[in-house]
Amino acid sequence: MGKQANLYSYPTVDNLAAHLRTYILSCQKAAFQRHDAFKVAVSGGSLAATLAKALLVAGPNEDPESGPQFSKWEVFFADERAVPFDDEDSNYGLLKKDLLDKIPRGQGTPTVHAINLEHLDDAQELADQYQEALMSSFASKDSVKTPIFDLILLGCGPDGHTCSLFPGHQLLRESDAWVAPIEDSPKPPPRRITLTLPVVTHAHKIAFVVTGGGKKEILKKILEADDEGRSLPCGLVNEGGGEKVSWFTDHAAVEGVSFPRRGSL
Ligand SMILES: O=C(O)[C@H](O)[C@@H](O)[C@H](O)[C@H](O)COP(=O)(O)O
Repeated sequence: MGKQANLYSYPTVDNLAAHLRTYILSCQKAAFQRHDAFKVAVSGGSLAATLAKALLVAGPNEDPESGPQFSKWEVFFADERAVPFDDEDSNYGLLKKDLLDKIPRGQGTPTVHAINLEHLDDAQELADQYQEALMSSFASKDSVKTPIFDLILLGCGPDGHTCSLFPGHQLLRESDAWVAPIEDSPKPPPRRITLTLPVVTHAHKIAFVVTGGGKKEILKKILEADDEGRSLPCGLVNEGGGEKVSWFTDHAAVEGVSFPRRGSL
């Protein structure tokens, strides 16, 4: 068996957020050793609120110099819905409201790559343009074969989807495009764009952030890796990303799950 993902579980979401902060800051440090930027991709859903808890509050003994250097952050969306930014389904809108608008002045402003609203009715064009944005960001110094994000932060749906990669969907077999359109998402809204599986698994680090008892059945399948769990999108990320993958959960989400590599940060 190849190297496995790591599982970190905490009693509360606040506790999880404090440890997620430490993890993100260590990813930031590693990124700055590679280049003068921190290239991150984020999903939608409950992640934005947990990220805000993690990033807006410094740890009690934290050196201010080692906190988030937002002016060097380049934020992309791991998936996005084809809706205007003020629509409640917009992942950009959600991140802006929960996190970006709350970053204190003086802590810098991240460069955020949102979708081009001129093409909301054409998912292929949206995806192509988003891929162009990735190409301009990653082309100069990094490998252009597949962009290598410093960190990808993901959620896990109750059906085992991640990004907008859904169980059994043909997009799971996409191996050329970096960003793909989807017109038939089983979770509304149907028209979206998503990073493809190879881009996700190529990242230096991949973190799932999953909370709440509603996720424990699907996490059991994914983390105990039964046949079904291994074929789910989150299971495929675990398999492709191996030890680069870390799961940050609260205790409720992993109640009754047996997993060999439980650790603490
Ligand atoms: O657009 C989406 O559907 C999200 O980006 C998706 O991938 C999300 O991360 C999961 O559905 C988990 O969402 P929750 O954390 O809200 O359950």
